[in-house]
Amino acid sequence: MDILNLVDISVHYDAVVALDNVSLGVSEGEVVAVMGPNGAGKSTVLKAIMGLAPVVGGEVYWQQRPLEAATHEIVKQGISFVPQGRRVFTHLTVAENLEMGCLYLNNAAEKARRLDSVMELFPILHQKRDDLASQMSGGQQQMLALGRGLMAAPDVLLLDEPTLGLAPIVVKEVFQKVAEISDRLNTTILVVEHNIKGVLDIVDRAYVLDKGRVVHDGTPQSVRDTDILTQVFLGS
Ligand SMILES: Nc1ncnc2c1ncn2[C@@H]1O[C@H](COP(=O)(O)OP(=O)(O)OP(=O)(O)O)[C@@H](O)[C@H]1O
Repeated sequence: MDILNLVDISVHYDAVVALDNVSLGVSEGEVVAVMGPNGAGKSTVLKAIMGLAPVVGGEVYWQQRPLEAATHEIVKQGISFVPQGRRVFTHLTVAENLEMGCLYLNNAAEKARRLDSVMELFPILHQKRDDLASQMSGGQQQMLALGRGLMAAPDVLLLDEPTLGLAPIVVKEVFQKVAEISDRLNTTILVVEHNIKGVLDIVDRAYVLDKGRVVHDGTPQSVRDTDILTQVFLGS
């Protein structure tokens, strides 16, 4: 059963129709990709879930109930968002950045437990826990952004372009880490990615968006077997 659903979601930025009646669903434990060319509406899907986009129609359902809370409440309810561009706090240490992921939590013991478990998953964050985030490489900052997202102990992790701007070897490490999060924590993951080959290797299912509409939904093999990506990327 789906734990997160978008039903006929439309998002308009003034005259720009970013999403046009988009429906998609994610089941518990699944890793699902959202792919498509620039401007297709991929990031807007994640923003619509988080209450960060001007939704003009449709409904987002979380665990079968309409999700109409403010963004910080959505995080508390179990959906965590790792935005494009990492957005780490460069003037804070690694540990301080991680703590920003569960600022709302008033339980020091639980905070410490989460910090330990994230650092176990990301040894580099443990190693650099007292370093400023500004001293980290792009790949390490991406690991920090993922770790910060996990500090909310989410049921669902929304990832916006986690490999953007990273060197090929680091891209591989990020995909491996995303797969590891799914395997070890059983976190449900919805990931927007431009790296088609890499992401298709780690997901259970993929949606292809074009001009604000879903044009394909299926297994990675179903995407590879059609020419849908050629069509949308070449605009044919
Ligand atoms: N804040 C905004 N104001 C106005 N238009 C916006 C805004 N955010 C997105 N758009 C427009 O909405 C459409 C969808 O944008 P979105 O960022 O969701 O696409 P995307 O598929 O994630 O693209 P990219 O791969 O370039 O990140 C685009 O036409 C974009 O220009």
